[in-house]
Amino acid sequence: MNTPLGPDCLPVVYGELETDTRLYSLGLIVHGESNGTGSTTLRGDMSSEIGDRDLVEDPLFILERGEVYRNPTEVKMSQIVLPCHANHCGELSVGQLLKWMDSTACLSAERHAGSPCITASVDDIHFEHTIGVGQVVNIKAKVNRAFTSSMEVGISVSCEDLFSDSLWNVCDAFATFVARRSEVGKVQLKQVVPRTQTEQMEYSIAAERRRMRLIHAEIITDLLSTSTAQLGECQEYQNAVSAERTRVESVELVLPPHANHQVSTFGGQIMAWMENVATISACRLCNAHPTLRTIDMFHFRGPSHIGDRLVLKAIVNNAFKHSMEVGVCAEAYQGAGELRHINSAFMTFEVLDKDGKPRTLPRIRPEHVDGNRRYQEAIARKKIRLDRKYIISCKQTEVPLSVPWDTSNQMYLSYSNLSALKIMAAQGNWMLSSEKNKVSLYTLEENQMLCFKVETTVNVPAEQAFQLLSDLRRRHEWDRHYQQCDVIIQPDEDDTIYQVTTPCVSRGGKGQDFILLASRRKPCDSRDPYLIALRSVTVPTHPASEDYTRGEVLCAGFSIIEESSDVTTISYYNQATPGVFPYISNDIAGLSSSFYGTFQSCSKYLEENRDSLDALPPLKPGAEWDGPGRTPL
Ligand SMILES: CCCCCCCCCCCC(=O)SCCNC(=O)CCNC(=O)[C@H](O)C(C)(C)COP(=O)(O)OP(=O)(O)OC[C@H]1O[C@@H](n2cnc3c(N)ncnc32)[C@H](O)[C@@H]1OP(=O)(O)O
Repeated sequence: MNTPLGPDCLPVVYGELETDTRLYSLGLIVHGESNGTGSTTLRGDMSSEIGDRDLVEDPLFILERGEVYRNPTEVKMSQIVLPCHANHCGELSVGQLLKWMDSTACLSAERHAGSPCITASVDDIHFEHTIGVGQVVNIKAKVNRAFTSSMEVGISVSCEDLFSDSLWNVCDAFATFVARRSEVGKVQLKQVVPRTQTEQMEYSIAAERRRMRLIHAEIITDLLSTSTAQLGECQEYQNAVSAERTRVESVELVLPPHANHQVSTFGGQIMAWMENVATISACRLCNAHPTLRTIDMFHFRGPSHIGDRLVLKAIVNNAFKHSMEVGVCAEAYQGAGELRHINSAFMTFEVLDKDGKPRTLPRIRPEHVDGNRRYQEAIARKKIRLDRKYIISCKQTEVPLSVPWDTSNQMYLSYSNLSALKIMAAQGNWMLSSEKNKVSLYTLEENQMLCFKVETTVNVPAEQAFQLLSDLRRRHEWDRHYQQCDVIIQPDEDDTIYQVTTPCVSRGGKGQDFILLASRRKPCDSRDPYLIALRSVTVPTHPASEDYTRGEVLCAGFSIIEESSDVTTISYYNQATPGVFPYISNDIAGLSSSFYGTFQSCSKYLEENRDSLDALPPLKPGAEWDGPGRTPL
């Protein structure tokens, strides 16, 4: 038997060969035991994907008329940083940068909407570099997707040093704008039609990001209530600085120069004022110049206008070894009127030494009950930020195969699971490898990755196919590799964690087991497919055991597209690791016969069950596996 060595010197065999580790047809590309590190994956790495965007930009797209394609909503702004834009250290103030970003993004939104637009929110921003006086800031914004009255605008900021001819990425952001017209109120937007591979990808993932931002506040509140309940007393540190010493309150009168072209207070100006008080607060803790690293989502809760007084308040909630969290809030009032909550945000600062390394910060001493609450919540938010960064923002090559699942990273894992599948599906260079009995097998080789797509059409309504395929407990009915499949955790109706065991195929060998997160999504609108994404995770209740070899799935899943009320296209995607690539490409013919067989049983299963969902009890959100020997549900 031919058993080549795959990545990390694990044996890899493919196709129909008898082996201890297998490349499954329709299901799991698997190679040996989990080591938890080091594989290059597609999955959910938004920051590196966007950071690399210039490197993997679509080849110049030539229109039929011979012109080079340019996104019709794209707006660019370039500014030389002058001393009047900078702080006393000669660095561009983040407040000024936020104003430029908001203006550029708004103009892009209005180009699409053809009507005035207002900023509803700006997602979390991570600033990678500071920008100095004399350098050039380049901002590019384009509408990724329009929903009903709101649209997501992608903003990328780079810095250019004209004297050394160098260019680097500063940050990427996503802002949501709402189109309004004074006579009619909300405007129904026309749809964005993606024309290039990058646009298709952004369009597709924009629906996932929207889902996250709309439930963001609720999820964070839930997480804070569970995580702060588990935290202990505030720790006493020597030389700790009283939180009250960092409290800042400042008022601004909104004058015509602070208004936008719709006569409400310019959103960028509000963010700049918020950044200003947050910086003063951070300075009071460290008595040094703080550098802003991250801003958690800005949400513009309601408008303010010329003549409003804006009260801006900031305080250091907690200081960790190298970073501090500042809470900042903007409220508006008119004359003797009530305060209206306009915006709040959390900003994270560092203090850099002369070599650019973060300095150790003084600790904070919270005061009063409210101070303790803010102190504890800052600890919980720090954990959430780290989880988020780990899953969503770290470089592709740094993402381990099996990420530990827990309630604090549930939302990000689900997002990254679906996004990885969407990124794979949006690739434009799938090659048709073979076709048999209406089942097509495609392959994609890119950046040392090999991916498969198997596609067919079935006479089953899309929703029914989605329901049938998303319950992995029934997969054994059409996939012989799924020997047993139990639900371990069902956190909500879209996410389920399963333990899947597969039969042993070599004499005396072990079977394999997988801990899989299955995330499902119904279409956001009629142009989206139904999706079921699969990836490996780890859960403490199910460590690898001696009975099975633990296998892992990088990225796999189904995209289900409704062609008509009764006809559905089913595509199955699966991503192989780089090490498997040379072996598979040599044996693509043997491999494909296995794909066809399983996919044909899948079609038969769907058509036989097109009128019923039968058999298994429905999955119950919130169900949790509660120990060995018990039934998972
Ligand atoms: C000095 C130089 C000048 C230079 C000047 C340069 C010009 C730059 C101008 C920049 C623009 C600004 O300054 S604007 C000023 C700052 N922004 C504001 O003042 C906005 C204040 N906020 C609001 O008015 C409101 O909260 C809205 C309109 C944003 C949302 O109101 P609402 O009551 O929630 O409305 P609702 O119908 O539920 O939702 C409308 C749509 O918004 C979406 N939506 C609602 N909340 C969110 C959210 N947190 N994140 C994302 N999207 C959201 C919904 O999904 C829905 O989309 P769908 O399902 O319909 O698709």
